[in-house]
Amino acid sequence: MTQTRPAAVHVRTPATSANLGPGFDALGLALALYDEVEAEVRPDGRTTVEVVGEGAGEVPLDASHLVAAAFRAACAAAGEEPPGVALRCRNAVPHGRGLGSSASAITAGVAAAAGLLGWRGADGGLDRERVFQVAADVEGHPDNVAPCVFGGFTVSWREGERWRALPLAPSGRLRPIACIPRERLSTEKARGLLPAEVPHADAAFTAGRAALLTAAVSGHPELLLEATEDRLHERYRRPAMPESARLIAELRDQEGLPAVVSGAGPTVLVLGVEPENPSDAGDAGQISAGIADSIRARTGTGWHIRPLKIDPAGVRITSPRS
Ligand SMILES: Nc1ncnc2c1ncn2[C@@H]1O[C@H](COP(=O)(O)OP(=O)(O)O)[C@@H](O)[C@H]1O
Ligand SMILES: N[C@@H](CCOP(=O)(O)O)C(=O)O
Repeated sequence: MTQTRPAAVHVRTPATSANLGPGFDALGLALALYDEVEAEVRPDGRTTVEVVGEGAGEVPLDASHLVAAAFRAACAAAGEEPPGVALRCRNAVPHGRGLGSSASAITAGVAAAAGLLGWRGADGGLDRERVFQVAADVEGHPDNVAPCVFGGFTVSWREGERWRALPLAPSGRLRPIACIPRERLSTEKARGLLPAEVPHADAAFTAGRAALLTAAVSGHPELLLEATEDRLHERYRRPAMPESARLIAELRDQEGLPAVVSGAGPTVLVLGVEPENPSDAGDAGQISAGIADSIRARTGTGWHIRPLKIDPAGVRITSPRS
């Protein structure tokens, strides 16, 4: 039976916070802050791009636009000539802040192509595994793309020629808070600050903390302060984000909060934790609001302090009118 391909799709991709301290290039969390792309086949074969929200007036509007480039990469991976496409982007994920905007854009482009080309998984829905492979190839590291595609908390790695991802259920008590400064830092520049080699003792320390972190995020959030200690990347990136480094040190040392560099920075991610019995410390939901207020008192108005839910489902694809 031949399947007709849709002429248009609507894609929604979440922001992501990678590393979470010691899980460099491996751990990531999907956050309920979304970019949206409507992709419609153009019979004239041209590619057009419209952008509102984050990046409007800054990102290119031609075929070099990251969503358009990822769309073409997906078509090429499928051995198909890319159709002309109109891409209408509505962005909420801030650029160059360490909240995975590039992974969000890349995943959106690949998922849009997947929708228009009819990539279906075993359950009849979007073939997420295939989207993940192509998107991670384009991004070059899997730790943002994995939660962006699968949602929740993910461990990701490379095995031979393939990218792998293991989605794990995060503790229901986790309340992430993104502390977003005005300044930007490109991931490329932040990766350039990392040394080629690190002392064995630092590698061993960080491996232990990363292992602890998977347990802490999954079900032992009371261990998060120790579990988020890192010696592989944050210290080398401090000179490029002194204010973020200062805020992290204050939150960790003075308030005992698990604060980390989100992705390559300069956003600071705080992993707030609801008490096991919320009635012990006020109503559920009050904790992150209280932490956010105390962070605002430290940062002043130059920062945007945003409590965010964890996105449980990853990239979502629908028909444009649903
Ligand atoms: N939605 C988007 N549309 C087009 N380009 C984007 C989009 N999101 C990110 N980009 C590109 O990626 C860059 C940011 O990527 P990166 O340096 O990896 O930072 P991060 O992923 O932490 O936000 C932007 O400056 C822009 O060039
Ligand atoms: N592991 C990467 C994560 C980059 O995340 P981003 O949100 O800054 O793109 C790194 O630390 O370089």
